Amino acid sequence: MALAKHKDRLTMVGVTKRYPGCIANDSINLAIDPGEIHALLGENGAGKSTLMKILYGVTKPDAGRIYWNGEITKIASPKDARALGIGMVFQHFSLFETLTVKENIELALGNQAGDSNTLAQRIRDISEKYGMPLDPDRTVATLSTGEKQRVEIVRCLLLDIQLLILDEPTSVLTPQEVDKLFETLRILSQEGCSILFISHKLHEVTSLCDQATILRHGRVTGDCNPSQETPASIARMMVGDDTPISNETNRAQGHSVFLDIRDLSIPAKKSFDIALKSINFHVKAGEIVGIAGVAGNGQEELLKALSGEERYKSKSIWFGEFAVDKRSPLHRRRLGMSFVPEDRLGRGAVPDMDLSQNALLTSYDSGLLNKGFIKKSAVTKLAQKIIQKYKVKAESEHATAASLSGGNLQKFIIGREVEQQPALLVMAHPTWGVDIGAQTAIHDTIFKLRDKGCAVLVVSEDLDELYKICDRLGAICDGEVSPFLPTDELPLSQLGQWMAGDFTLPANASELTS
Ligand SMILES: Nc1ncnc2c1ncn2[C@@H]1O[C@H](COP(=O)(O)OP(=O)(O)OP(=O)(O)O)[C@@H](O)[C@H]1O
Repeated sequence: MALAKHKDRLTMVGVTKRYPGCIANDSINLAIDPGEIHALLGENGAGKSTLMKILYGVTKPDAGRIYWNGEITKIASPKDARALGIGMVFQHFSLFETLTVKENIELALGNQAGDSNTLAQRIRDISEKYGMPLDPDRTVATLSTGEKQRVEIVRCLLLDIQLLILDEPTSVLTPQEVDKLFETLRILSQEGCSILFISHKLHEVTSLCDQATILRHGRVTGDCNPSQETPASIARMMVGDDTPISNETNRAQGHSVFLDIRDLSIPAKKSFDIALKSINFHVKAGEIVGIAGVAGNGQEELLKALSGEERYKSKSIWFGEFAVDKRSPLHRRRLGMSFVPEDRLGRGAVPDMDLSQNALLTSYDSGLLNKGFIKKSAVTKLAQKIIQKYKVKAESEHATAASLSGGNLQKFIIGREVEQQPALLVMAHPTWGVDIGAQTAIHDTIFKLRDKGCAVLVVSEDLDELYKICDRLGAICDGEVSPFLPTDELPLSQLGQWMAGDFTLPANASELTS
């Protein structure tokens, strides 16, 4: 093992964590100076989250030492970590939607939140100081995704923070929100706070970070100064030479309409829901259509209506010649729909079930049952096939969904849905948290499916991805959907206007919209 270079803020030496069947962290050395913005990079399952959880006291290492400000330290719990000045913003926010910003922060920090009477004012002061204003009395459910993330960050900043860990912080933000976040991170860094940043978006790493450590198969395989690298050169360090990291984008026109949404209007059920207003669009067999939008503008309601999670009496959702508004998810699947929801742990997969059982959940109708009895060997075969074909890093089909890294679970869910050879594939945020090599593989899979005649609808906030894979693009804002244009005819500025609710069309658009 190479000797660990000590740095003033944090030095981790020989940190090791084993899980049954895998070494998630294998003698890892990592060092950070005060004010350093340090990226932790690596393909899915490389061990990034495990290392961060060790540092934040969520996971106990099997071996290794941690030096904090020069002193050897044990971090047994998040409370210990916070007391040292370590804060962490997780990929999935842990906020109670019906409570206010202040109540959430108080709950999370307990007596570390300090005097309750002055907390609201301190939240206002801190959030304004760092350029991300927050109203402490607002209910979390009324906040945008970017604002929810601010709550998590402000919660960390209320403590005397010296290291902020961010696990894929930008995957749920709009480009404007990303810029704002980076401004805040730069201010923090100038004040001496170190930042540890996990991201699969390599252009962000090259523009923001001073240093990067690259993990592969649980080990440190390299480090670099990202500002002197390109996204492609960093990607190569991450995935090695044998994995393709980009694919040819080829556009298609589609044949006959498969998914047809005709004047879909759904009133808001609860006070924080978004009403869908007179939505019209279609997806043809053999094309990929994308819907861009800032989270919380009706995407969830639209996806629930499409998947059958919510059902209605109207006749607005057509699969071919069938109106399916009141049909169950099973009925819709029988008509050829597959579905990849945004929330992979919960909606996409059951955390405590193993991968075979999770494969069975949506595929049981495709030959996995015999007179109501489960054909166990067929289920095992399917799960093994998905693991192999989609390069899911899992010990076996017996691993629970919760034990997979985020990106690997996403690959598994996509594989499960694609293997059903759907006529219509509806996907929310298909490559959220997926590394660059796996993104390329998933995009190829989607292109192949489209070229075989599948109608694909992608609802996402990731504009880079939408521009890369979609044949036509539109946007959703406040429950209304814009017109759609061929992707190559739609400037980003126009899409940005649509995302903000201004649905005007370019002058030459009339011949482009069908
Ligand atoms: N609780 C657990 N039980 C069993 N195995 C686990 C557990 N947590 C993580 N692992 C395994 O450890 C390895 C590293 O996972 P980790 O989540 O640290 O990867 P990652 O680099 O953060 O990946 P991603 O980019 O997909 O989030 C993976 O093979 C994962 O399956």
